[in-house]
Amino acid sequence: MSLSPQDAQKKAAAEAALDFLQPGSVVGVGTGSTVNFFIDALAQRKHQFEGAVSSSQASTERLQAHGIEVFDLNNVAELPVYVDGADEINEHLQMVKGGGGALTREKIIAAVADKFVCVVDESKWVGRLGTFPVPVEVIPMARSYVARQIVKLGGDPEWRQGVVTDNGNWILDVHHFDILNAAELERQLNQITGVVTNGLFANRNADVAIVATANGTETRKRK
Ligand SMILES: O=C[C@H](O)[C@H](O)[C@H](O)COP(=O)(O)O
Repeated sequence: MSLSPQDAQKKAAAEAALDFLQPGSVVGVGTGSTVNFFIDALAQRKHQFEGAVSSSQASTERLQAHGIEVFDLNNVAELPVYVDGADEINEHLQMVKGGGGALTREKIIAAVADKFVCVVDESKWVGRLGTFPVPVEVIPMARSYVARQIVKLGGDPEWRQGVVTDNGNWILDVHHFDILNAAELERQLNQITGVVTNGLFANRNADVAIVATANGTETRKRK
């Protein structure tokens, strides 16, 4: 079956990330349709590394279906590389993530990893973050309170109804944020009681972005 042009770019970016793997180590694995291509590519190299830590139940199942061992992050002392996609990424390699609801575990693994390699097709590369709504994971009983606080910050929250995260929580997707300082907004959102975390990855941004375009893949560093 032939891939759509966008899926072909996702696959190209994901496969290029294999060059960043450290032989013999554990690799951090994100979540989403781009990462699924990475997991499938990883399966061809599974004897070259020890195993993976995973940011979601969905990625864990896909890794295990390929016979790749998935470790508990608590039992992993060193994580040289984390590979994940993004919903948006800018020239500072700050991202919006969490379109698939996996933001909290993704942020935890990103915090542990030495190097965050973000794999995206060119549609994800933006001048300014915020066209894609910013996901916020909330403790269910705090949903309305958190939504009211987000309105005070200038956002327009929408409950992602019917979605429960791997952590048993809910998601608010925040539209219309005017994001001038992503790192500050990330901190402000995290200070609201009841917020678990939010999908701005500005304080822990990526170290490298692999961006697939119609003309091939490019490796971009932070500006
Ligand atoms: O929760 C999901 C993750 O943050 C994904 O990495 C992000 O949504 C990008 O996913 P995709 O590769 O499917 O566009």
